[in-house]
Amino acid sequence: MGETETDALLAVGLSKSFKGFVAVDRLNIGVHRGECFGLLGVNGAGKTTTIQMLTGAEVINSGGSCILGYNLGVNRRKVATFSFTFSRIMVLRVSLQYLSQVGYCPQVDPLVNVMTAKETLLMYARLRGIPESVAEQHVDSLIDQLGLTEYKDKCCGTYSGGNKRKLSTAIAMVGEPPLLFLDEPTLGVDPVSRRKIWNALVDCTNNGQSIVLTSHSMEECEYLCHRVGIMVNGRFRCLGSPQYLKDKYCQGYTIKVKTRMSASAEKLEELKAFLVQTFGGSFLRDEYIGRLNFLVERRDVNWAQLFSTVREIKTRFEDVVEDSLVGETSLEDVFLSFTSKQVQQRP
Ligand SMILES: Nc1ncnc2c1ncn2[C@@H]1O[C@H](COP(=O)(O)OP(=O)(O)OP(=O)(O)O)[C@@H](O)[C@H]1O
Repeated sequence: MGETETDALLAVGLSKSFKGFVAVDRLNIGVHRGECFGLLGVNGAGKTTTIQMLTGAEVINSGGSCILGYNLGVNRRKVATFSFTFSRIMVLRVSLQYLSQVGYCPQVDPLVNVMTAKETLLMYARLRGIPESVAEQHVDSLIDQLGLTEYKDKCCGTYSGGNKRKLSTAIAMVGEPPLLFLDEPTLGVDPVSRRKIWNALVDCTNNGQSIVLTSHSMEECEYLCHRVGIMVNGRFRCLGSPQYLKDKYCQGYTIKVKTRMSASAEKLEELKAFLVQTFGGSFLRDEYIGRLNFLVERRDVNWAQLFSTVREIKTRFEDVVEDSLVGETSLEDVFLSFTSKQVQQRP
């Protein structure tokens, strides 16, 4: 959990229901200063609702949180103190109370289509009280860091989805706030630009800023997050560093087999039985069109044994196996093993 004095964020028993449907269920989170904390979970697990409660964009039903010394408690009104309705689709609520302290990149881009990136960021710099003498230099540096130089003087209504996400992330970073909430900041961003954003976010945490991030990219979480919590039906099912979770919940290896379309059902069953028997403690984790995904949950198996088995299945089951791959278990394996427990609760 955490300490109010040392943590940027401490939330206890945070809960939210929508017409009897429990979206977030007694969640406890502590985020240290300089830490990037990842909120993971399948669609509908409750990540955005959690962030919305923490930013004050959504009312908390029970529980409470202390964010940089500010208290958000039960049934508190939305802390939004003014709102913009510049475009038809976007209503951006910003809390004056947190304006200079918290950066927020919501899931829907909070952009005004007729403003350029530079105008947008300068507007936020002014709202956050950055002196005019340094605002322009600060904004230019963010534009450069996030790879928006080419587009900085173009209206953001003309941007691609990925560039809009970059600008939304840059908005959250204006003024180097001590705490950033980023709801899927790299959704739709290309791999090269994504790395630019990651580097900018690593700079933030090195600078002592804390980040609460949601993402569906396990690679992103492994790269950025010091700790992650996997949410299922509004609750954390596990919480720890990516390495800790891999060691604790998914130790071992994966064998991925691509099968031939012509493979008979009988031969497929034979192959599955062969792998399970070869590595006692292995099981078929999932199977989908032409793909078998085995988990070998054993510490005593070494790479040589794995490669030799993979070679053997290629010759022994030539008419079944098209290709195969061995690897270490990943954060994705941990994620899949927990999120398979997500159930639809809605009546
Ligand atoms: N305003 C609302 N009214 C009714 N139900 C809502 C509302 N906001 C969220 N929900 C429901 O709460 C649950 C959690 O939604 P939330 O958006 O927090 O999930 P998420 O984990 O962020 O999903 P995603 O990965 O798709 O962004 C969902 O079942 C959603 O339908």
